[in-house]
Amino acid sequence: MEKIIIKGGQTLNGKVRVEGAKNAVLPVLAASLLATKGINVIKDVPTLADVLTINEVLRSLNTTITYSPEKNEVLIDSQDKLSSEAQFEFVSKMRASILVMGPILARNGFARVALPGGCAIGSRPIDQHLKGFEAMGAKISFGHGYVEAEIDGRLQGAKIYLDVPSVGATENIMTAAALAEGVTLIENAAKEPEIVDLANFINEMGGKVKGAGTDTIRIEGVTELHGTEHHIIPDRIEAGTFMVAAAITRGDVIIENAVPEHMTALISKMQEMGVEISEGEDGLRIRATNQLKSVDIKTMPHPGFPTDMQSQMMALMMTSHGTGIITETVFENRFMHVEEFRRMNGNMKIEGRSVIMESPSELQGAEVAATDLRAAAALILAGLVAEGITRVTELFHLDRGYVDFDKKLAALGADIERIGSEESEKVVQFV
Ligand SMILES: CC(=O)N[C@H]1[C@@H](OP(=O)(O)OP(=O)(O)OC[C@H]2O[C@@H](n3ccc(=O)[nH]c3=O)[C@H](O)[C@@H]2O)O[C@H](CO)[C@@H](O)[C@@H]1O
Ligand SMILES: C=C(OP(=O)(O)O)C(=O)O
Repeated sequence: MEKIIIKGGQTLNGKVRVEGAKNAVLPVLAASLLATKGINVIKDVPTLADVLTINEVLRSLNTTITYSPEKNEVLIDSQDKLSSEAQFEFVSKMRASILVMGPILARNGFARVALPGGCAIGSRPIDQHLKGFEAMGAKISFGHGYVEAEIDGRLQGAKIYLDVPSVGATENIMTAAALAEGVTLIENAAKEPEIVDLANFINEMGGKVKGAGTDTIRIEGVTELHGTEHHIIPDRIEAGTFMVAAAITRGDVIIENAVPEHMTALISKMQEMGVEISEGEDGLRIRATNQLKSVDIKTMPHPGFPTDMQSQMMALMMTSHGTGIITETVFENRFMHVEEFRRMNGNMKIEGRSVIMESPSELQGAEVAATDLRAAAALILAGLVAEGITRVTELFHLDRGYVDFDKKLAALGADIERIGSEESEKVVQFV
C-alpha cells in the first residue's frame, strides 16, 4: 500500500511556491467547452489527478485536449459538435465533473450527467444547479442514475436566487447563462476568488459577466464564444496548508505566489493564534516562535473561513494552548479526520457540528488513513510534530489536490518520504 512516512520533530525553513488553484482550473477547463471558434490555452495548470480526470471528461465529450504537464498547460479544441453525456465513471471519481452540464446544455440544448451522490464530507446535492437550469427554461428529468436537462432552442436569461451560495451552482449557472438569450441574474451567488477567475475567463472568451466576487452576478448572454489564453489563479488552499506547515513546526517559511487578499479569514485567525505573518516582495512570510493560543473557528462561505482549511487548522490547534472550538457549517459531515487525529492522541470531542479541543495534545506518531483530500494534508501536518513515526495511507485523496506535497515539505526540511506499494519500507534506514 502506498504511504507517506513522516518522522516528527523537524522545524521547517525556506521557500515554497504554490501552484495554480485546483478549484479554479476545474471550472475553467469545463467552461472552455463553451468556445466554438479557436482554441483555449490554459496556463498555470497544476499537475493533479483531478486535472487528468477533467481532461478525460472533456475528451469523452468529443474535444481534443493537449496536456503538457511540464509546461503546466492544457490546450482545448472544442469546435466540433459536443457529445451530451458525462458518464458515471468520471463523475464518481470527481464531483466537479458536474460542471460540464452548464456548457453542454448551453451548446447542445441537451445534457445528460451521472448523479454525483454523496461523499465522505456530506451529501452534496445539486438541486441549486438544476433550479438555475430550470429557471432558464430547461426541463429536468432523472433516470438510471443520470440527470437530464433539455431545452427547445436557446436557454433564456432568468433571475435566480440561490438558497445557499453554492460555488458549483454559481459556476454551472454562469457558464450556461454565458450563451443564453438575454440577461441572467444570480442572487446570493458564491463570492469565492475562483468564481472571479471563471468570470474573467468567460469574458476573455468574449462573454459578458459582471459582478463576480459580489453576491449578485449579471450575465448577458452572447451567441458565440471563442478560444483565449488564460492563467489560473494561485491556490489559496495549498498556500494556507503550507502556512499551517510553517506554524505547526514553529518554523519560518516564505510562500511564493500566494495572494493574501484571497486569504484574509485564514490570515487573521492565524494571527489571532499568535502566528507572525508578513507580506514581503518574495511572498508571504510565516513565522511562529512563541506559544500559540487556541481560538474558535467557524467555517463559512467566502469571505468567511474556508471549510477546505478546517482540518489543517485542527491539526495546528492540537499544538496551541487552551480550549478551542471548530464549527463546520458548510458540510454536514466533515469531521472524519477527528478519529484519525485521536489515533495520534489528539484531545478533542465532537458535539453536533462542533469539535471541542483541549490543547495542547501530546501528539504521537501512528498509522492513519486519509478520509478526504484536506484530511490527508492535515494528518501529514500533524505527523510533522508528532513524537515518532506517522504513516498516512489512502493517498489518492492527497493526489487530487496537492502537487508533490511530500517533496515540497522535504525541501523545507521535513523528514518525510513516500513509498510505493511495491517498495519495502525503508524504516530502519529512515529512522
Ligand atoms: C471543485 C470545487 O470548487 N470544490 C469546492 C466547492 O465545492 P462545491 O461547489 O461542491 O461546494 P458548494 O459551494 O456547492 O457546497 C456548499 C454547500 O451547499 C450545499 N449545496 C450545494 C449545491 C446545491 O445544489 N445544493 C446544496 O445544498 C452543499 O451540500 C454544501 O453543504 O466549494 C466548496 C465550499 O467552499 C469547497 O469545499 C470545495 O473544495
Ligand atoms: C472538497 C474539496 O474538493 P472537491 O469539491 O473537489 O471534492 C476540496 O478541495 O477540499
